[in-house]
Amino acid sequence: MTRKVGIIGAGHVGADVAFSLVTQGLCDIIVLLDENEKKAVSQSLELRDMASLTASRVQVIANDYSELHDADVLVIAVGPKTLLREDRLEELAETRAAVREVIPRVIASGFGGVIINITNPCDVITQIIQQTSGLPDSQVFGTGTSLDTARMKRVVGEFFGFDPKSVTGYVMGEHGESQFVAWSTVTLGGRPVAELAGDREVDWAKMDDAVRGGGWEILQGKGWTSFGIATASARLVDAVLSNAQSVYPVSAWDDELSVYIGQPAVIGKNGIVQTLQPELTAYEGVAYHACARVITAALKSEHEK
Ligand SMILES: NC(=O)c1ccc[n+]([C@@H]2O[C@H](COP(=O)([O-])OP(=O)(O)OC[C@H]3O[C@@H](n4cnc5c(N)ncnc54)[C@H](O)[C@@H]3O)[C@@H](O)[C@H]2O)c1
Repeated sequence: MTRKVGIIGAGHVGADVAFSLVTQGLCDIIVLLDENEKKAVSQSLELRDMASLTASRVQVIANDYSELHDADVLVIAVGPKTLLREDRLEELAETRAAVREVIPRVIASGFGGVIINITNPCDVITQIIQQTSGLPDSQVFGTGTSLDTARMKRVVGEFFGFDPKSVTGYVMGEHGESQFVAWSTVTLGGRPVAELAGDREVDWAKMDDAVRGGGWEILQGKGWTSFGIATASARLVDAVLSNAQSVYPVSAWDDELSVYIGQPAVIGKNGIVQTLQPELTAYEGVAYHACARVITAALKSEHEK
């Protein structure tokens, strides 16, 4: 079976998602689209230059919406004119216009696969994409707090001197300023971090800030972030294509709060199989609800436009 992936937005993030898929041979065909025709063609050409060097062959097609009709997965990575903003919510005015322009074209192509949204503000834009597309909410999800969770694993791993892969747990809520590390879910080799810290003085709030501010720190130095989110997105694409039934922290629909929000969810070939709300402490529960309010307020402001 041919595995076909569409990517809209051939900027830093979209191109790096494509690069990650090609180097790992995770699909057979990529359709790369951008309103900047030249950019999409150049990025595709460069990816095609890798064909004799990679283990498996990936065909790359540039800027043809009709090619999306039989794509299994579509990644949304369109962006605003400037990325240098500390609060991702500031992108909303520009990025909602972009997705409202591209999603009807996607649906007109006959696309019926799974949409994975990266574009910020991720939770808000994912909801706008779902509403605009008319696809079931299980078929549309956002990368949500997957990058923040990877950052948390790096920060905790480096602090305790462990490989970040040995850290489990989740950052939850908004992929933005109100996100929080659900410390009650964080373990190292199966042991809760608080227990492992023992008598050691740990500034948990400082670690939380390092996770939340990680993206802004990178943005200030290089102007964009892409390696982490591209790698996380490639894992999610693969989870759909391989019907992995794996758990990832993504922006999924919360039926109770009526909002897309970062939470652990099982991913399979049709998108979200089920969400797995961990048992949060009272403090974390309050933080989760606060995130939902931030996302809802942003959506409300968008409806008022
Ligand atoms: N969710 C996350 O964890 C995460 C992480 C990093 C970046 N991002 C977000 O990803 C998005 C992309 O970032 P980037 O660094 O690649 O930006 P970028 O400026 O490098 O690329 C964005 C691309 O989108 C294209 N585009 C804009 N409007 C379009 C439209 N209507 N149709 C087709 N193409 C369009 C632009 O031409 C540009 O090539 C931003 O919203 C950014 O904040 C999210």
